[in-house]
Amino acid sequence: MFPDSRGVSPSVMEEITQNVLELWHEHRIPIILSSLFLLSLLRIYLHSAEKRQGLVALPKAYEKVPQFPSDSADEKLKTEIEGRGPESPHSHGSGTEKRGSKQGPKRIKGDISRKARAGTEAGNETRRIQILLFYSSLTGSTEKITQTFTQDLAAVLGCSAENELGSTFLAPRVLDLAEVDYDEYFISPPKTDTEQTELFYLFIIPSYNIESINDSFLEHLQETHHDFRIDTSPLAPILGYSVFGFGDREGWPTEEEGFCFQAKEVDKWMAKLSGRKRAYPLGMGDWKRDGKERLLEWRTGLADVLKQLQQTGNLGDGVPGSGDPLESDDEGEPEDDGEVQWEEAPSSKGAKRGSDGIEDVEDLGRIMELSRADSTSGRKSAAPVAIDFTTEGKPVKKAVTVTVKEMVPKNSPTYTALTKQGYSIVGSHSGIKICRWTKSALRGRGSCYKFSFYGINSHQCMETTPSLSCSNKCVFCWRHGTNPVGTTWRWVVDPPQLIFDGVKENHYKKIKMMRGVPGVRAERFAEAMRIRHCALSLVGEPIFYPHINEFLGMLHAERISSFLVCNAQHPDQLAALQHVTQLYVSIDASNRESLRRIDRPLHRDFWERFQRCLDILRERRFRQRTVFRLTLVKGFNVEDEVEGYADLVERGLPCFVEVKGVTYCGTSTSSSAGLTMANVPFYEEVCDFVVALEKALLKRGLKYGIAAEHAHSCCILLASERFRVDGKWHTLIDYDKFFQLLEEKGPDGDFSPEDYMGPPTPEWATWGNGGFDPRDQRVDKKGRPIEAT
Ligand SMILES: Cc1cc2nc3c(=O)[nH]c(=O)nc-3n(C[C@H](O)[C@H](O)[C@H](O)COP(=O)(O)O)c2cc1C
Ligand code: SF4
Repeated sequence: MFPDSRGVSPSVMEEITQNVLELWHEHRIPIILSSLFLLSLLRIYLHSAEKRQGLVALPKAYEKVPQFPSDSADEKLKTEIEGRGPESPHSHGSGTEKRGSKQGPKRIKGDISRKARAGTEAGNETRRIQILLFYSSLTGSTEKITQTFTQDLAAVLGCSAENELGSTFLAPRVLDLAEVDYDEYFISPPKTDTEQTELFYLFIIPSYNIESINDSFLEHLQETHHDFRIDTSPLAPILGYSVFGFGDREGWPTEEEGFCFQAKEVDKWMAKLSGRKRAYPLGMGDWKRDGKERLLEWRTGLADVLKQLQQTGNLGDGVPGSGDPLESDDEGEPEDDGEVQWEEAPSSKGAKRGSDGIEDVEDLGRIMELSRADSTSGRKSAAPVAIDFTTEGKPVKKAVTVTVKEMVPKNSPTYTALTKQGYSIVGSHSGIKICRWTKSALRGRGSCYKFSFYGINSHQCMETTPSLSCSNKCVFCWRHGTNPVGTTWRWVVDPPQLIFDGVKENHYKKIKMMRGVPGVRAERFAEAMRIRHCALSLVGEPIFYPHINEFLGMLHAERISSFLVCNAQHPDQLAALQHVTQLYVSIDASNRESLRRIDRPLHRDFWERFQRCLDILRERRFRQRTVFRLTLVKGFNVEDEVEGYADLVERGLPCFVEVKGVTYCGTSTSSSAGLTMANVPFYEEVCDFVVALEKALLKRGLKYGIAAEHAHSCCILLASERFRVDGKWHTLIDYDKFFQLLEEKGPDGDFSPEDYMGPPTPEWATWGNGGFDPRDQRVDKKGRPIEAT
């Protein structure tokens, strides 16, 4: 054998090859597996690096799911977007973020480069809102006003035409409805220059009862909505819309007579086409009188909504797509319909006048501190005492200690039931709800009887109670049998400031939720953002709350009037009450037996308490504006009771007697008490009762007369002749004067109801004239206009 050219003999070579082959056969599986593993690692690394890049490319300020009418429209849009892609860096990628990821990786890369140029980290700045302002004008005034309005709005929003890339709001575009192609804007929203630009529609529309451009525009909106080939809400992708109307009250004094009727129509059809995206209520102005003022008010409210949109990407509560549009008076029957009986504390059971072991009222502060500490820690604590606020005579210490709990804890069935009924619970024992009259007034459909009798605007009225607990279980109570009851306050006591701030906050929140509700008027909405009256009458017993006077002081300091209703079961608290604007006592029956049957009081000495309250009212009649409130329930407290009620009036000598037919609320509480619709008196029956009562009072030499009525809510007002001046009733209140007196003389000051008596009761509200606010339109249950009586 000869060695090869490298000096290795063939036999050695053969041996090496043999060894390598043997090695391979022996270890090939681990080698293959290791290689595969390494390759996998490499692939995972490369893949993850690629994904990170993708995430950088898609930062989103907020998600918006587009709603496109149909697949074909979707396809069309997609084609349009892609078609624009290569032409310009701005249009390239337009719509990729909201209009689907189907566009492919190339489009995403285009997006990155543009964002990088904009120099943003979060990508927020690239989101833009384009306002399109449509108007019509026959004689030119709207056109002129629209130009100024647009400049002002742009200034308020900080729109900047020069620096469009940096601003959220692009300069508004003004479009004359006589010139635009409706198909371009009102079949689906037009495509925008960039994908982040979204549209907001505004309309300023004068009304014309002659043929005008408005008619063809409205026809187009209507046809689009009814076109079976198009989705019923093809404008749903816009961010929102709002309408303002100009009209002339000289020729068309009321809405029923045609004031701003075409703006109302545009508002209605836009609500349908946009899927109820009314961002701000319909504004209306009389071009000869208050047009500019109303427009400014509308612009201010609108700017707030737009700024919210800028910050949050949604329109706020109550508007579809962003919040819960539930109306708060949705009074469905609660699932838990049993009366929540709060465990009676040992101290309250059988608490007698002068019995041992009840803490002095002065110790309230200490209890409050303890309870506050307790509520913040969320623990139950052993409290020193229970206080009987309702027992007459001197309170005395009681040896038994009890546990201080929250009256309505968040996890309780009571809390669930009340919130389901539309209440907001503030702290642990206060409640707030928007009453149906507040909503009605916001929609121009009438205020409650307190507007007719006392000049209270329902849309500026807050209804609340600082105590959800009561010491009665009245058969007609609308609290659905879910509220706590008891004769003593033995719960955590929330500080008045917490309650005051909480109820206001929740009231405004509920008002704001009405923004998108059809029919809400911009003018009333703007007014409603200033609470002027507080009805302390919701449910429960307000004077049960140990700090009621401090709470009243807070209301008055903000010039909010106070109408306080109490159940005539707490004479001590009534005696300690400081000035309120109007003080009510519920007079639910004229004799002991009837009162027991209807109010189902918890106090054994309920009749004595009741009578003592009447005596206090009599003493106070020249210091407080006192009112008896009678709620008539047929079969319970009407028949043969006129004389008895006249006796009570003689005892209490209230300034006013309000007589109201019961409102049937159909709760389990009322039905278990045998209450049906048959117990609700007809208005004529209430009238007959009041006429008989007036006669009975005159028979006793008591100078009262029927002053006013509000047939709509089955309510009639008897007033003392003290409030008749020169043959005219003066049931209205001069609120400014009330606050002035209060500020001058203090909460215990010496001033009388006559000192803040208002101007004469309006003619339409006086007895025989029905009492419906002539500014508003009365509607039936389906919202159809009906003639005011
Ligand atoms: C012929 C005519 C008909 C009108 N019809 C109504 C109407 O039905 N309801 C209304 O509130 N205002 C009506 N107006 C008042 C206008 O809406 C109001 O003057 C408006 O400001 C006009 O705007 P313009 O100058 O932009 O056209 C009418 C005015 C005219 C001249
Ligand atoms: S007074 Fe009562 S009914 Fe009238 S608006 Fe106020 S809360 Fe509603």
